[in-house]
Amino acid sequence: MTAERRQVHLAAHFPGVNSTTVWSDPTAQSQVEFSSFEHFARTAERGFFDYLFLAEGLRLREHRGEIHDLDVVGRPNTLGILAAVAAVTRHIGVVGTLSSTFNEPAELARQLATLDHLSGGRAGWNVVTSSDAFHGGNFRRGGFLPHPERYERASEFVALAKKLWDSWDDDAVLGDAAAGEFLRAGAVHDVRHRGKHFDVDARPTVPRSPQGRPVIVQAGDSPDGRDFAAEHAEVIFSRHAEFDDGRRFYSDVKGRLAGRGRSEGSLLILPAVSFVLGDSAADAEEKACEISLQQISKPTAITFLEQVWNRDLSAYDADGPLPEVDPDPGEQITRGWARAFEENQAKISAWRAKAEAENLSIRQLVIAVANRHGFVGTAAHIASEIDRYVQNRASDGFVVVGHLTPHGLDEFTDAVIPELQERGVYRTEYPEGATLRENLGLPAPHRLTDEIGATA
Ligand SMILES: Cc1cc2nc3c(=O)[nH]c(=O)nc-3n(C[C@H](O)[C@H](O)[C@H](O)COP(=O)(O)O)c2cc1C
Repeated sequence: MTAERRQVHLAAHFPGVNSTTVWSDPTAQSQVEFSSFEHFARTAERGFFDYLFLAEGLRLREHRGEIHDLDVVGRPNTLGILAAVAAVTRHIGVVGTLSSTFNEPAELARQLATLDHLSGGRAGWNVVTSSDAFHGGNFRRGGFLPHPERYERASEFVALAKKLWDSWDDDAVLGDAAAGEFLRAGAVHDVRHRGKHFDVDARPTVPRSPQGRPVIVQAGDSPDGRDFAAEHAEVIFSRHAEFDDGRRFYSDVKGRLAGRGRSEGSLLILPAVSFVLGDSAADAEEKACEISLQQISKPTAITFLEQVWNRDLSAYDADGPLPEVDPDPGEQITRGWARAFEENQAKISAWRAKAEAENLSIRQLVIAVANRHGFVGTAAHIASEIDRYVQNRASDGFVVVGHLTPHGLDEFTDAVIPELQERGVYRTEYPEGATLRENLGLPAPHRLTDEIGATA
C-alpha cells in the first residue's frame, strides 16, 4: 500500500510594503482601493488557497530621518480590509497580522470574533510582537517592552483572548419569545484574569463565533518566538524557504510540540516564497533578472547598503564598486524594518569578497544577496518543487508572495495550481461550508470551561 501523499497548503500574501512589490510597473494598481483587494481575493479563491494574508506595519518606515518612499508607503487598516474581503468571497480564509505588543486583549478578541462571524468562520490572526521600539511611537506607550517581555505579554495576551472567545456557550442565544428569554441563564461566563501584563474582569459582548476562536498564526523566529508558536500557534509564517534550512526549522518547531501534548499535524509551517514563471527555464531566468532590476532600482541598492553601513552613501554610483569606508557604529539611521541588521562588519567583509570574486557592482551585489526569487521556472517545475518540500517535511506548503498589485497571483493560479492538482496534492474544490480551520486540516481547539473564571 502506498502512503497517502501529504497535501499542500497555500496562503496568498497581498503584496507588501517592501522592495519585493514593484509599484513602478506600468501595470501595477492601487494598494489602497478596494478593487485591488477584491481582485486579489477572487484570484486566490479561484485557486482554492487556504487564506488571504495581510502583513501589517504599524509605523511608516524611515531612512536618514525621512519617510522611506522608494517602496509602497501606506495601507488601510487590516481588519477593515479583511471584513470587506469576506463579503465578496465565500470560502477563502482571511488572516491579518496584528501586534500583541500594541493592542489590548479584550478589544482585539472582540474584533477578531466579529471577523469570524462576518466571514462565517474564516478568520485568522497572525500574532506578532513587533520588532522594535520605533513602532511604539505611534502608541501611548512609546518604546514599549524589551524582547523577552514582548513574548511574555504575547503569551498572556493569547491565553486571555482564548478565555474571552470561550466565554459564551455555543447555545447561549435562545431567542425564546414565548418565555421572554433572549439568553439562556448562565450561558455567558465572566472572565477573570490576573496576570503580570493584564488585570481584567470582563463580560465579553460578542457571542461565540463559528470557529470558536480564529486560527492562530505566528511569525517570530527567535527561540522565544518558536516556543510561543509551539504553545499557541496553529500555523507558522516562516522565513525558512530554502530546502535544507526549511527541514531544520520544521523539525525544530515540530519537535517542541510533543512536550506540550500536541500532535505534529496541529501546527502547519508555511514559509514565504516568491516565484517567477516562464515558458521555459531560460525564459523564467530572464524574467527573474528583469524583475530584480525593477525591484532593486539604483536608489534602492544604495539605500540597502546604507542600512548595513549605517551611513550616507549617496555619493556612490550603484553601477560602481562597493564603498571602501567602514560602517558607522553610531545610532541607527534606519527605523522600522522588520529586523535589525546584525553583525554588519562580518556581512560587509563577505560582500566585499563576493563582489571582488564575481566582479559585481553595488546594484548587482544587492540583487545577488538580497533579492532571491524563491521558485523560478515553468509551472511544472514550480509545482514539483512545492510538492518536494511538502513530501519531505521542509514545509506544509507556502505563503505565496507575488510582486505586482493586484494581479501578481493570476498566473500562479492559472498555471501552477492545475499542476499541483494533477499531482494529487491539492484540492480541486472547497468543501461546502468549511471553516478556515477545517480547510487547513487542523484539530478543533480544546475548549476552556473551568479555567475561564480562574485567576491566571
Ligand atoms: C516571515 C515573517 C513575517 C513578519 N511579518 C511581520 C509583519 O507583517 N508585521 C510586523 O509587525 N512584524 C512582522 N514580523 C516580525 C514579528 O513582529 C516578530 O514578532 C519579530 O520578528 C520579533 O520576533 P522574533 O525575535 O521571534 O523574530 C514578521 C516576522 C517574520 C519571521
